[in-house]
Amino acid sequence: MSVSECAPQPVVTDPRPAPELPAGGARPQDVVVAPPTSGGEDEEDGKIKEEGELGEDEIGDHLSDLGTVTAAEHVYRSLSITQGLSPRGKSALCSYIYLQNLEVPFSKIKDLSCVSFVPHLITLDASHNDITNFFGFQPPRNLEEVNLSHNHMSEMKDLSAYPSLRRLNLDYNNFREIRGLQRCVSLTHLSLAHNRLYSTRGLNSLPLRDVSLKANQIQRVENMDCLRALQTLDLSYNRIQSLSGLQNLDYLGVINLEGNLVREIKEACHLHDLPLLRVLNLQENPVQDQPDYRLAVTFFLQRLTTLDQKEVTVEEKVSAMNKFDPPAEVVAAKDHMVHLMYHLMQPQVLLNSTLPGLDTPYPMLVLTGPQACGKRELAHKLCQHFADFFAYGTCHTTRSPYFGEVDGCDYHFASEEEFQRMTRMGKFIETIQYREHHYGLSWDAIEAAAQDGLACCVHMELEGVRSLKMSRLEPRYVLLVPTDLEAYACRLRQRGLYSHAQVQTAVARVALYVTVNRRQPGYFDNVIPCDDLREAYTMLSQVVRDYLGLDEQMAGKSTPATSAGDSLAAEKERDRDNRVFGNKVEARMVPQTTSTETAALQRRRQLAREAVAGQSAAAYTQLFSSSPESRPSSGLSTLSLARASLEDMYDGPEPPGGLGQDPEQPADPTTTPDRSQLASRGSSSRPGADAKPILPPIPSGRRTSEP
Ligand SMILES: Nc1ncnc2c1ncn2[C@@H]1O[C@H](COP(=O)(O)OP(=O)(O)OP(=O)(O)O)[C@@H](O)[C@H]1O
Repeated sequence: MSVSECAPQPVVTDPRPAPELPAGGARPQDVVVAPPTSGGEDEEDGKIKEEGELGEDEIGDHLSDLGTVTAAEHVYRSLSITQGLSPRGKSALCSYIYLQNLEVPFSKIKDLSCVSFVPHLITLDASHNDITNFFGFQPPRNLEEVNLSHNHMSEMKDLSAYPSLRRLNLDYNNFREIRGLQRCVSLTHLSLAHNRLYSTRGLNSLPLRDVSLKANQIQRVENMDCLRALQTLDLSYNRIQSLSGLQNLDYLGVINLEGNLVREIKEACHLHDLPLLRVLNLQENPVQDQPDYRLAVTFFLQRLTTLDQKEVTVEEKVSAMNKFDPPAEVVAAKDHMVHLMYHLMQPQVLLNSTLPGLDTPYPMLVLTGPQACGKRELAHKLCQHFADFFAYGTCHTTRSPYFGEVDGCDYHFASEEEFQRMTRMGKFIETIQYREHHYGLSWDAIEAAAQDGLACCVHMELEGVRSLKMSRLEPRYVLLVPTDLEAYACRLRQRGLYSHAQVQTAVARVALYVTVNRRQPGYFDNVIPCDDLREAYTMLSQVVRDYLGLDEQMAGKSTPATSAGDSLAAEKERDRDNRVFGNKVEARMVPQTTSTETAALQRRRQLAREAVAGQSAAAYTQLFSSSPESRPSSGLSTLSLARASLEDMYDGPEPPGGLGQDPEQPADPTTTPDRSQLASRGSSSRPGADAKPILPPIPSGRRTSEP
């Protein structure tokens, strides 16, 4: 006998409205029919009642115990039967027409036709039964929550008659397709875990917030784009390889993809733009074997708070950032660390560029600016015109020479292997990777100049400057910056060496220099616009003359000091200036050294003292004897031509006025002091010379080849 057959017919047609809640807002009482304490055999309807099954009597008795009159009249809203239900028990159930919550799990029910007689049902739990017929009952008009998990259903049918359905649990059935949900306009929670689904199709534009399709056979995410309200998605234990298809689910906060076949870290990019994604689980996916998997995912998905069920820590976020998109300072620090480490691993020798005096670091001039802004030409020209002071520091590069470039003059052109070998040998003081090539300034390049008693002049990109600033060297940095971007782009194009993209990159990098200059006043000692290279050189040579104090020297020669007091005051001023600079170097070195390093440094200093005792100052040491106005951090002396254009364009530093001599003229003997002058400056008029008997260790002789 079927359940519907044993149902009391009058109850089905009962026209009475659903009873209201008891007055005073009291909760309707729930009835829980507990399993009998001991099983027994009882004949019912010609059948033997199985152990643990509840029959009509038990339910009726229970309700009588609670004082109800008849089943049809009482106001109980919930009935929970957690034990097997006999056919009689089912028919008794049908008489509770006002039942709103029905729980009949583990009741061995094969079909749910009995539910047709409880038209006011709101929640139904018929899990763990033997149901094969999908929603085989007349639709209660307010049915909101249904749990039909752990049954034997295999085909979903049209549920348009259940517009109030909010939660549907169909786990552990045999469904192969998602169907019939199109009209479930209230469905927010759907679970179809542990079925045989092979596709995510069929969800269309439902207002779903929480979907579980765990443990199916899904291979790709399809047709989920329109689930705009989706917040939690469980696709674990499927066969998904790509995360494509999830990229538009703007409200998605939790995704479980454990136990799938995701192999590539780049798949995480599909989730990159999900603004609310906080929790992702990719455990048991091949992608976990990728190097730096966790850091890479953390980097791609920076909003994650939990990855693979582990909290993403702040440290991980910082490491991920430093690894995959390090801030410029971190890149520079790493570069410096690498070269310092390799350098220290080599036998230590006393370098000519080491500690020329206790107060004075080895002098260098660095021209920096975007690619092809003219800094290389200017550096060469400067070294030609100020040959008594500067030598061009030739860098290494792995790029091949352009037409007309000379190996050893423009660059040392090296193979990638050679460059790497030099790095491991501790040969470089800084390196950068610019586009696909490496560039590096070697200690040897600096030493070559220092050995000739000259200051080293190099050109480099901003990244090189950052790294160099971490070294013990304290160069002067001159920024050469194009102010007319159109003209700059045109110049780049005319060279015929760069692709369109490279030109654009170079032009875009101008802003980088400008920003650094604006945000970090004093980062560059001077700023010179380089739209016109002739003008730029005029300014640059004036800057250098200021550094060297050449104008002062000339003035001093032609008009003797007004009084001994004046010259003494000027001398003291320069001396103080010099010491401040020296202290800066010291201050920088001290906190970075360990006790072992300090001891080694002291030994080297002692060696330096012994090695250089009695030698005279090199001409270039005057790079640091300039007047206070041209000091780097104090003055930022840019010439007047620079002022208008840079200020207008970039809000740059304030340039002072005055231009130097014509740069096109060969070095003027009246402006370039001869060696005797310089030697006398070095020994007697050099700032601090009277206070410190120890002279810089660089040999005083400059290159023998006079121009
Ligand atoms: N050791 C170095 N460290 C940092 N930057 C460097 C170094 N050597 C060269 N550079 C810079 O790398 C950039 C690319 O140099 P490259 O010579 O290939 O380009 P370019 O088109 O000839 O430009 P430029 O005329 O400015 O040298 C230039 O801006 C150059 O100044």
